[in-house]
Amino acid sequence: MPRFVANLSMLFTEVPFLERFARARAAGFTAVEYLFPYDWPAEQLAEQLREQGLNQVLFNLPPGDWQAGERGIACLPDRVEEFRAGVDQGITYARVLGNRQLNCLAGLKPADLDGQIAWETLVANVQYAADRFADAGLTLCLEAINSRVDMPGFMLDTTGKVMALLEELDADNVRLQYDVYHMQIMEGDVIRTMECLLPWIGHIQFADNPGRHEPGSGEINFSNVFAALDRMGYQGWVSAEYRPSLVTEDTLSWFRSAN
Ligand SMILES: O=C(O)C(=O)[C@H](O)CO
Ligand SMILES: [Mg+2]
Repeated sequence: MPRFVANLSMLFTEVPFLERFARARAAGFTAVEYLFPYDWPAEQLAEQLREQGLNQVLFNLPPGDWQAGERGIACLPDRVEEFRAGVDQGITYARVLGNRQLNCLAGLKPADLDGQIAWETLVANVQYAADRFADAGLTLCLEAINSRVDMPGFMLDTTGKVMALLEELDADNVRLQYDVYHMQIMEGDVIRTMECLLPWIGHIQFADNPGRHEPGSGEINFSNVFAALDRMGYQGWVSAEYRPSLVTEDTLSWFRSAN
């Protein structure tokens, strides 16, 4: 079975953030990820990881003003300086937390921004981050996120767009972050897509659809998806990034049956 990760921004939200590490460990996870580490000193998070014997797998580069609705700034030409500062901040945190991969959110394209300018800005920013990450021994992930339900206007909303971006780069440390939930909405055909794109996939996340809840709550056959990942030889992490419809521990039957 795949190596599973608990996403602490979505799972175990019954308790305050710093208590979620222990809850994840008690439930049997050996690895965690979450949206952003920047509200806490890196050392404080590293201490949680150490105490609980957990691996940090991934977090996102700073996204701009998340509370105000921003979902990344990589496509915004007037925010390049801020993007570059965020790359530094991400590298600094990763050095302390030990993760080898960070996700870069492409951002929402403002209606009045020319599409070509947004694309060129995105490519240049990703190239910059990839170069900095290469020096630090890190991999940059680019997630395709659905623009139909959760993030209208998100720049990278299909695997095809992420692959087109990868083709424009001169870098071998950039990978696709494949989120089964988002791609079920945008594309379907998830097993075959992951099989075709396997060499470019750096990280996988999942939730059932509709609703973005736990496996078994919707239309996706997760035992088949997980078995297919094993069959195709996927070596990376697979993260539970869903909103539990019950207390988190009561939504983990998919995890228990895989262990
Ligand atoms: O929303 C998702 O699926 C993510 O993985 C991002 O980290 C945050 O939007
Ligand atoms: Mg995701």
